[in-house]
Amino acid sequence: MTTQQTWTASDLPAGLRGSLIVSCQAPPGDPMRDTGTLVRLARSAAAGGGAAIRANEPEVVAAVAAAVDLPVIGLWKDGDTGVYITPTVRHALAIAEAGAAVVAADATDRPRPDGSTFAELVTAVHAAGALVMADVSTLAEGVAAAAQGADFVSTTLSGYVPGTPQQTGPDLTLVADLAAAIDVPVVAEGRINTPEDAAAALARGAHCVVVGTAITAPTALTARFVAGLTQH
Ligand SMILES: CC(=O)N[C@H](C=O)[C@@H](O)[C@H](O)[C@H](O)COP(=O)(O)O
Repeated sequence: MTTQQTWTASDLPAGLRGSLIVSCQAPPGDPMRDTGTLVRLARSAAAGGGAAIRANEPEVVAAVAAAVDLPVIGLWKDGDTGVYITPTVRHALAIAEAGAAVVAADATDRPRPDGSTFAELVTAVHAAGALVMADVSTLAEGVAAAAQGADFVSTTLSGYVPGTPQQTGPDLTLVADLAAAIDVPVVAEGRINTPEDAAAALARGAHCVVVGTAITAPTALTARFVAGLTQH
């Protein structure tokens, strides 16, 4: 099913204010890692009131964009260490070409494998007609990403880069610090485990929230329950 888009890139940031973005991803080897399955997850997220879908890899981005009348925040994970979320300009342009309204990319201060700067990635994605979500791990990275033209700054990588706080819940301190420091919409993402976590993120200044595991990852959720039982 192909649907007609009811949003445009220019009105997207305002349209996402206060909303829930559902990340529909599955790690390598997971039974859910199947394009049709991920599209069904995205349709469920839409039916439940999600305002946008975050999705990984060109094939899935294209399939979700065709099936669901919500903007897609696309990324392309390549590897799982260092800079792996949309690491190069080539990855970013492929995700824009696949139909993402927003391209999410690593905006940490680590060197990118193609030697590009984050600013160059932003310029290329904007020229392709999409917006950019900067996935950061610190306040300084978020401030730099905003200055380099990011349309959203997300706390995605806090807790996943050495030296950043390791916690079981979201990094609400980073959310609040970013919201106070930049005019670009701040996205709370990473370990938002409950509706209360999501509401707390908005209260701390987040423009919108991304939830993945707590909604779309039955393997990880099952493992959490199993681990809980062993503590009995
Ligand atoms: C660190 C990293 O690679 N994060 C990825 C980014 O797309 C995804 O694996 C996360 O599921 C996503 O950020 C949502 O977070 P959570 O699943 O905790 O709600």
